[in-house]
Amino acid sequence: MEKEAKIYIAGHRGMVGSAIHRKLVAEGFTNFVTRTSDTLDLRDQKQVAVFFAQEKPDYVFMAAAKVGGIVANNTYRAEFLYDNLQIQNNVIHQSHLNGVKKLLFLGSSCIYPKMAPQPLKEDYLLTGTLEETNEPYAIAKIAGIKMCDAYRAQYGCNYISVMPTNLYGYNDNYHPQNSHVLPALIRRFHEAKVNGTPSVTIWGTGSPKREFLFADDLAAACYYLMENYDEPNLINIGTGEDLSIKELAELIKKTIGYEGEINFDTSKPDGTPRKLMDVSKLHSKGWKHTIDLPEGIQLAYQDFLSKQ
Ligand SMILES: NC(=O)C1=CN([C@@H]2O[C@H](COP(=O)(O)OP(=O)(O)OC[C@H]3O[C@@H](n4cnc5c(N)ncnc54)[C@H](OP(=O)(O)O)[C@@H]3O)[C@@H](O)[C@H]2O)C=CC1
Ligand SMILES: C[C@H]1O[C@H](OP(=O)(O)OP(=O)(O)OC[C@H]2O[C@@H](n3cnc4c(=O)[nH]c(N)nc43)[C@H](O)[C@@H]2O)[C@@H](O)[C@@H](O)C1=O
Repeated sequence: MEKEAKIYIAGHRGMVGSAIHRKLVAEGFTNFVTRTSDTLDLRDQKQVAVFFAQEKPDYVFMAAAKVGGIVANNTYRAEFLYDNLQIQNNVIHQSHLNGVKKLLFLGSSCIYPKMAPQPLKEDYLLTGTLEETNEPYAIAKIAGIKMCDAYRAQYGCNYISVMPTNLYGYNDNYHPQNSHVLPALIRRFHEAKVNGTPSVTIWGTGSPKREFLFADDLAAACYYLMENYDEPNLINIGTGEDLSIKELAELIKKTIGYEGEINFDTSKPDGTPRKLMDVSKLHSKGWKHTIDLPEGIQLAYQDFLSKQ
């Protein structure tokens, strides 16, 4: 990307969008176009058409989406399907009509079959049944991958699809019910410490395994791939290392300095038993993460504290 190029970061206020913005500023880019959802609802075809015709961005990072943890995905099933299909259809199609040079689409590790072999290789896409709790979101994300590939095949568009593992970082969502596990547990252990609560309850059995990547590492990978990768299909972005939810809870408990007990609420869903990314393709392209989980949790906790 040319340093003076006009770059549209859709979802620039979110955790990933703000990390991509920080990375691009650090790399010397200055010409950004941004909109909040209040001023541009990306679900609205007409609004998106007017925006692209007026702004004519050169490059697009698609970090706008309806996002949430396992319970949010399972509760707001219609919104996760409708909002995400609308947002990506509008942004991808208008990027094509308005001559965007390159677009990066963000999918998710939940696009892989629930019982796929581990680690998850890119070619396991569409080889089995999806996890029920996030099927609507996963179906939308799979449609986004296929849309990028179809526009590449028919129109020659240079649109790439990246599949991040579970993310956390600055500007995360700490909603008690709708967030992902890592921010949810930072908040719950912190509040239990402050209030002197004797125990903290974790959803599910604690046995599912998850992989976590700090959002600034994800942003660095997205920038690297925008500069160095022009292929169809998908590419995983992760660390290639995972741990159980129980182990994650112990790590967050230690970081926060909480000394009570941990209980498990098995009435809540576990979701996919494991989704460890195979990151050999990413490594072969020349990118590897730099922030490990204990350091990342410290950084995220400091960010959480700074906003209390
Ligand atoms: N968080 C995670 O663990 C993972 C995230 N991803 C993907 O990364 C991307 C970014 O996620 P993340 O940063 O965590 O999510 P956030 O919820 O932090 O940010 C999402 C952004 O999307 C924007 N947005 C949502 N709906 C609309 C709309 N109708 N019109 C315009 N903008 C809208 C919001 O804008 P505003 O602030 O203006 O309202 C918000 O800034 C998504 O594609 C997500 O699927 C993939 C894997 C894991
Ligand atoms: C990124 C990814 O995020 C979602 O999938 P998920 O990986 O299952 O995400 P999660 O972070 O919500 O949960 C991970 C695990 O953790 C357990 N868990 C314990 N206690 C809490 C808790 O308090 N909150 C949450 N949310 N989970 C908890 C929870 O029961 C589960 O076993 C997708 O819907 C989809 O959106 C997607 O792509």
